[in-house]
Amino acid sequence: MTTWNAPRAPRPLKAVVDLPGSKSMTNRALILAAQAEEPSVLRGALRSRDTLLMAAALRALGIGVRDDGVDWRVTPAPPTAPASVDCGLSGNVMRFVPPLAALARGPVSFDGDPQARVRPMGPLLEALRALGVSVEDSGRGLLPFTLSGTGAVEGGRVTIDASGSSQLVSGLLLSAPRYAKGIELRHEGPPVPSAPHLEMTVRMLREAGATVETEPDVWRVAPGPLRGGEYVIEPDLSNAAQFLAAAVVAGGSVTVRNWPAATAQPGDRLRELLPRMGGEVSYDGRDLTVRGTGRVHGIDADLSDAPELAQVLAMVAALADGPSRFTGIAHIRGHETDRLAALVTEITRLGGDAEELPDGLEIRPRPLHGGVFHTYDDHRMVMAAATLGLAVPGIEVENPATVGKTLPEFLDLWTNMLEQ
Ligand SMILES: O=C(O)C1=C[C@@H](OP(=O)(O)O)[C@@H](O)[C@H](O)C1
Ligand SMILES: C=C(OP(=O)(O)O)C(=O)O
Repeated sequence: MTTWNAPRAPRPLKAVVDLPGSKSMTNRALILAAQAEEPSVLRGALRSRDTLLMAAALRALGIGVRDDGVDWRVTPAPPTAPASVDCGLSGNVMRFVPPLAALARGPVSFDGDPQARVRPMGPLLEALRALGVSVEDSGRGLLPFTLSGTGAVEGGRVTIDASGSSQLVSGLLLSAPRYAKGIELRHEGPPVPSAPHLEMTVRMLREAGATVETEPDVWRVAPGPLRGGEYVIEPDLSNAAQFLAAAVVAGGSVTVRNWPAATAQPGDRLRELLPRMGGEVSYDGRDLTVRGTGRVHGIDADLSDAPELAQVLAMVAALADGPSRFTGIAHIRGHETDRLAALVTEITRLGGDAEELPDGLEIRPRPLHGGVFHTYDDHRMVMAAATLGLAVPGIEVENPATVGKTLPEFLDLWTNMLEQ
């Protein structure tokens, strides 16, 4: 087993960090560009396992995606079959590609990592069936499955329960402009998580020329052409979490460069959450800085809008001067791993006190000791472990390379942050 000894913060930090592009924006740009009337260029695209898998999926469907060393260039084409798609462990790939592949004539098969085979897919497969696409699966609504399209999708009205993942909605909306009737998608069930990611989907569709109307739990996308052109990808603000949290935990300051002034990325909530935990946030219109003293406060926070932040914030909370509760995140049991169980197990293993709630986590800080921190093939468990390791000596992070799902440069960026 490969492990990485998470470094302690040697002194208060004073670092400036440049982060690679957003996974969620890169993958949406790829899907939209694939269906456009003319070629597109993606500036600042993220190169990581999840976006490389998305690019490979599009190529498998006959769409051109080329990395020219600086930008990614997409040559759109109607998707072709037969094809097979490796989803890896990417929620984006498994939920965004099937609605596009349904437009091909012939079979397209989907599979992924063993852990991907338990991530919720059922409502999306049911929706595709309701829209006239033939889907063969085990009957359990999970990977692996095979779609067989006729070269066109009728589209129309469909109702799903998207409480398991906002991506079930985003995936259907992103290809709906190419369906004969577009889509009128309705959600029925417990709330859909990750509202900012839905907003990102709607905004990017509109920017590509689609007509989208929304009302609570209803999305209408009209059929029509999509524009190609230039996509400028913002830095990944979910991946900013551990760097900005580092200033809170270790004291000093960390600046993330090129923070967008207005964004649909859920990581923007760090600006409100970190001050409640002891940080001080300033924004000069371009760069975002968090300053801290090393003294951390516990909080109660509903993270349903920003579930990707849960793991790093849980580590900050484990170092706080009082308890924390994070709620609204029952569905992260179906992320890369059961994240609530993983967090409780790892915090407990290191001498801490954490408990699962029906929809989240309660953390009661206690002195922690070193040990192996298991990461469950989950990139955000690596980032969380590194955050904890700033303050707790002897944290050995299992399989650090798994961070390559969204941030292959993580270990270098982290070391560099500590050495500045
Ligand atoms: O649309 C997206 O790009 C994402 C939506 C969210 O999924 P969930 O709604 O399943 O949390 C988020 O957690 C995931 O990392 C990316
Ligand atoms: C949940 C995540 O990813 P995805 O659903 O895109 O695999 C994540 O990046 O935290």
